[in-house]
Amino acid sequence: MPRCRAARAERYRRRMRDPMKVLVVGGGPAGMSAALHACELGAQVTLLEADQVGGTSLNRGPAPVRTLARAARLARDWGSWTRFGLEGAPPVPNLAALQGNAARVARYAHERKHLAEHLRASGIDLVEGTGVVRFADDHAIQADDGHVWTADRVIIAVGGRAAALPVPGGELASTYDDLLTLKALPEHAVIIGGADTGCQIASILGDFGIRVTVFEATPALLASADPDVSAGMRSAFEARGLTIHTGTLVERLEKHASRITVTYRGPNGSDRVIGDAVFAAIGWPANIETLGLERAGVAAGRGGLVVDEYLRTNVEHIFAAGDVTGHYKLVQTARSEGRIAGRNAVLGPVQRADYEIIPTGSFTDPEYGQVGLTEPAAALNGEVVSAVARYDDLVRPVVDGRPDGFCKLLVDRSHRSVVGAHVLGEYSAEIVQVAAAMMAAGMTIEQIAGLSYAFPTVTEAIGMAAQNICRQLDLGGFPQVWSELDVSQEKTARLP
Ligand SMILES: Cc1cc2nc3c(=O)[nH]c(=O)nc-3n(C[C@H](O)[C@H](O)[C@H](O)COP(=O)(O)OP(=O)(O)OC[C@H]3O[C@@H](n4cnc5c(N)ncnc54)[C@H](O)[C@@H]3O)c2cc1C
Ligand SMILES: NC(=O)c1ccc[n+]([C@@H]2O[C@H](COP(=O)([O-])OP(=O)(O)OC[C@H]3O[C@@H](n4cnc5c(N)ncnc54)[C@H](O)[C@@H]3O)[C@@H](O)[C@H]2O)c1
Repeated sequence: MPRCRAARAERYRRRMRDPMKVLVVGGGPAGMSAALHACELGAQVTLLEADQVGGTSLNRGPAPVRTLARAARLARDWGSWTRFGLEGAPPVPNLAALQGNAARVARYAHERKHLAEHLRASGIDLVEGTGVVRFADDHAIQADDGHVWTADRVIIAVGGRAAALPVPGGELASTYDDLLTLKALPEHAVIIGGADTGCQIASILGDFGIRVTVFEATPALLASADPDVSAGMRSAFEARGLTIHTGTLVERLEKHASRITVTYRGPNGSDRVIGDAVFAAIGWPANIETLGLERAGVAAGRGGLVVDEYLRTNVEHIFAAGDVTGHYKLVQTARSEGRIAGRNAVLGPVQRADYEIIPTGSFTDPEYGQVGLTEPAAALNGEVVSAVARYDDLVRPVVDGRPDGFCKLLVDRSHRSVVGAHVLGEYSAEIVQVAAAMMAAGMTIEQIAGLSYAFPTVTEAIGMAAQNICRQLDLGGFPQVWSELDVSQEKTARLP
């Protein structure tokens, strides 16, 4: 056996004889992934979860909220029935049934996938319902009932929570979580914060026919998205009758009988609106205040726990993964950080966290998705060529009755590789996932342009945008599409 393989085998045997003890705190996607990987590498792993494994992702956030969003879309689709030659009364939302279905999906991972049993069968000592645990010292974690667990390595994966609204009356605001327990649908909902969560709540309530007003502090909705997606989302929301105030800060909330008065200051000064429910979606701070970090000497910054590229905190045997690091607050990054932290905790610093290709997608109406850089960010790195394929140039979105949307590709001129893809419209997350695979494979734009795309699909938009870029780069052989030929006077002004 070659010498390094023999040494590896010996290290493995040693780990098996005297396994390293690893404590993982938090059982969301980051903690579960960290625990499974550390266990796979031979560590003796204990996973402590305050409540129930699954975390925000399965129990409260994406899974149940997207289920509500799906119901909202079904209600929305009624609006296009007549175009398809269908007749019937509009669907009436039954709030209790909607919430019951969202709860069913939240339970699915537990009842059908047997999440806890799976972790235990993998060899993990899973302790659920610990309540909020904290450091006793840098090798020990304790619960309120006095129980103490010790370990050689600790991985913190406690996630985050919806930020409280820091204005007078802020406690009157609900959060995304309250959608699942509302007693009645409001007539007028006010949403504070116009990023991913705020737009998701606004979109669901808007699709149920509720009057919606959104306040966002920065000049744009979805401020971190590509500017074309931000602008397109605003136009689409406004076209559906939602009222959007950007560059506007909410200053106070006051309760008057069953309604809430919202005082805000925007570009035109101060004003007020009255809502029946107010939802705050103004950020997602890490759950670190109650961790007793000072007893372990672990440093935190504004965004969460401070970690190096190996996901180590300033205390070498304490790692962190997922939302608690404040890097990207997404399930996919939580999972990959968990895997890397689990690996590095057991093997030492062998793998760096890598954030180069992270596809993300929303479930708003319209959906949006992104991978790689936005156009302004890409332009800082070199010369970029961009092209937009409009959904109404494709057959599938027209067949589906959802022809508003676009796919924008950004390509580095010198390497001819994709540096970003941005989609607004149906199936956007699925499309950016394909673009992400192309980026990971290092495909050139002419290879992407020359691929066969199943017909009729929305993913054909990638090929269409790629062909446009090839024409701009004089790579030849790709004819123009009808909207580029400009034979029609009819323009859809909303799209870039
Ligand atoms: C409404 C909404 C929609 C979202 N939609 C998407 C989406 O579509 N796609 C996407 O990628 N991401 C989405 N996210 C983000 C995603 O949910 C998070 O990024 C992801 O859950 C982070 O995983 P995590 O393991 O770091 O934390 P979490 O999933 O929050 O898990 C942390 C766990 O730690 C436990 N815990 C906390 N403190 C302690 C303690 N002191 N002791 C013991 N246990 C503790 C908690 O009970 C929890 O189970 C959404 C979030 C929200 C709110
Ligand atoms: N992929 C998805 O579908 C999805 C969905 C929900 C959340 N998430 C993730 O969860 C994390 C949290 O998202 P989020 O949207 O809850 O928070 P966020 O921090 O991303 O955005 C908060 C928004 O609220 C605005 N804001 C803050 N204070 C305000 C005030 N007083 N008045 C008006 N506006 C104010 C901010 O300018 C910002 O745009 C994000 O990282 C996001 O990626 C993802």
